[in-house]
Amino acid sequence: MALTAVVRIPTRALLRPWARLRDSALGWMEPVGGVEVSTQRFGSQRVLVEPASAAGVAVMTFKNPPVNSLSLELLTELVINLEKLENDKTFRGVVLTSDCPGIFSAGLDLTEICGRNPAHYAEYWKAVQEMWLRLYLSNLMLVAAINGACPAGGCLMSLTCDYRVMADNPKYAIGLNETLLGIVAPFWFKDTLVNTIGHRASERALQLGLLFPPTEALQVGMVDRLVPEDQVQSTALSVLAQWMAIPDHARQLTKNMMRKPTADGLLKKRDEDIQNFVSFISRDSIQKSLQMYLAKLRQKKG
Ligand SMILES: CCCCC/C=C\CCCC/C=C/C(=O)SCCNC(=O)CCNC(=O)[C@H](O)C(C)(C)COP(=O)(O)OP(=O)(O)OC[C@H]1O[C@@H](n2cnc3c(N)ncnc32)[C@H](O)[C@@H]1OP(=O)(O)O
Repeated sequence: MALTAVVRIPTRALLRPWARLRDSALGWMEPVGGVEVSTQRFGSQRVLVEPASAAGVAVMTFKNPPVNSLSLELLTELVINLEKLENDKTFRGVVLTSDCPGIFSAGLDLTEICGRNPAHYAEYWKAVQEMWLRLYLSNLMLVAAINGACPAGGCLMSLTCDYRVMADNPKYAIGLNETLLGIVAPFWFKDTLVNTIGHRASERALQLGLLFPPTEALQVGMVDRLVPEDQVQSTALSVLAQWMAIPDHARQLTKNMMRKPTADGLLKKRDEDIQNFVSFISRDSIQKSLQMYLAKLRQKKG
């Protein structure tokens, strides 16, 4: 269903983005002459994009049941939808969240890295790299609304955001738990974590494959705020409203200055990183570990 509508926001607010927050706080919503803002919902099978009620903000919801594992399809759709948002200059901020109850994302889809051939591993890893690069270097303000479990690749995805709001439910945990699966978080996963929580905490978390419950995640700095589960998205939106008060060009240049050196680490050796991944993941011992881990996950129910 096309929900096309056009809201006009005054050009002065676009030229002075921080004015929008003030104006809307004053109750300004009158459609007046200016630039058109599309309020059309778009997206794809696994990624829904809906404009939020605040101008310039969208909510991107992942819906790849049962656990939002990052399949090749989900990764591809994510990148395409992010690009659409970036090309539509009316959007300045995005909340990333999940449609799967109790799960933000289970991380990389284990069926993509287990029992496949080297060409598939290479294609998949390229898509994982692309997801990270696009999110990490996005000019948009990204806020993760973590409404459930957030292990490994799910945690990485949230760490690419500028701010993380997590549901304060001790059943949920977040972290880079790769070592528990007998695999290794690559250097750019590690760098993203170090940039967020520091070297010592990262070293401990990565070696032990720690999955932090919300209170500990907040203490270590892996998430920025805990709220009751039913307030995760609304809080993420209000955080975005605060960030929107900063002029875009200054914030974007600052973000780029902070993140580009880390991203360059991968950009300089993408092909080498793919080769490393393919040869590591193709090892018999690694495949056995992954098969055992998958079997345990599947047995849990039985
Ligand atoms: C030195 C050089 C190094 C170079 C690089 C080399 C290495 C590569 C590094 C790769 C980095 C990897 C990153 C990752 O993200 S690996 C994935 C890690 N993810 C996890 O460990 C999470 C596993 N899942 C869970 O813990 C739980 O499923 C849950 C997310 C907490 C949800 O729990 P619950 O609601 O109880 O659901 P179920 O466990 O019953 O799961 C439902 C079905 O979903 C399947 N499932 C779960 N997770 C995944 C997954 N990640 N991929 C694929 N499928 C998954 C699960 O098997 C169930 O399936 P079933 O219905 O068929 O039984």
